[in-house]
Amino acid sequence: MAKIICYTLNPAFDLAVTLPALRPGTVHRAQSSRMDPAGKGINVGRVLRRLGHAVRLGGLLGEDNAEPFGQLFRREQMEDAFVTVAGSTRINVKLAEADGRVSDLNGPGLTITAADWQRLLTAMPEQLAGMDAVVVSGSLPPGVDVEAFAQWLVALRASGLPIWVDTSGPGMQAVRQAGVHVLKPNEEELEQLLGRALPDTLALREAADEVLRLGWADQVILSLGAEGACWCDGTSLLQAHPPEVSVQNTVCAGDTLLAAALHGELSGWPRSRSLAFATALAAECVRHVGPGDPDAADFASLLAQVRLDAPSPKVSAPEMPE
Ligand SMILES: O=P(O)(O)OC[C@H]1O[C@](O)(CO)[C@@H](O)[C@@H]1O
Repeated sequence: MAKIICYTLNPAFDLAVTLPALRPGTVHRAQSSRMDPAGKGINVGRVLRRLGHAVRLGGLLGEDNAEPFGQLFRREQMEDAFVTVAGSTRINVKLAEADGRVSDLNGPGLTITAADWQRLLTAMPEQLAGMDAVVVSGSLPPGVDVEAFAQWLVALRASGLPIWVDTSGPGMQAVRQAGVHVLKPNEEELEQLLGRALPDTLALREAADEVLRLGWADQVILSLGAEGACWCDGTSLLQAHPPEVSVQNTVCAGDTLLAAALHGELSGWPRSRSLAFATALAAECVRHVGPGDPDAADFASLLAQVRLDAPSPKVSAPEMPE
């Protein structure tokens, strides 16, 4: 069992709505709706906890509607190390259609003051004490700029702990400045990081390799949705293809993938085993609302159906113009 701190700077309540089909500009009758405390680092923490690890949750949480988060943390036995800030945590709406498509409406989040940020920085050394790994997941809330986030990533790296990051938008600019150990983008986030379109699998693989070459990450785990995931560590590239499942809700798939891959690394597994395990758990996740469940009755069967490509040697990135 390892000890992991999972940071979420911009948590959210997820309002998951199911409906037959989304028709913009019309009134919909939802088939179901539910609201759960969520946010990327919290979802990652829930999966790690189910996999038997000790989880500490850090970040910035609105004090006005914090209680459902507290209930979740107590129920799932995760340590609450959030810094609370004035106001209410945002609500993100997830509209899931019958064909498996999900439309996300993610709010900006609470505006963080300089004093809030300072409290997070002050709490950090104590929060990192005794940990084996750090996860930083999710978007930056208003008030936390690229510079502040980059400096924070540098400070986290200085702890000597492995830093696993999943972020987007301005957070990606900070990754370029600070560099991280493991970066888990999806296709769109990798495009944001490199500032160009990546139209096919080869372009994505080359881009992942370029991220390593530029020193922005030591490893990249690229989530490719229905195509599975790639793990690129600078010497080889592994790709896993998921089993076919009935897709109900893809919202937590990336968080599940990251958590399961980290579990494999912390368990000392060969990377191919970790990637297959993570791909299977992400496939389990998309069958329902919420993070993947490693105790699902058919999980062993899902895992057996994951297909791994033979490792390909390092992809050579295109020559940069002079
Ligand atoms: O921080 P972001 O990028 O807005 O993402 C937050 C969303 O991501 C999720 O954690 C799923 O990955 C949701 O629970 C949450 O609404």
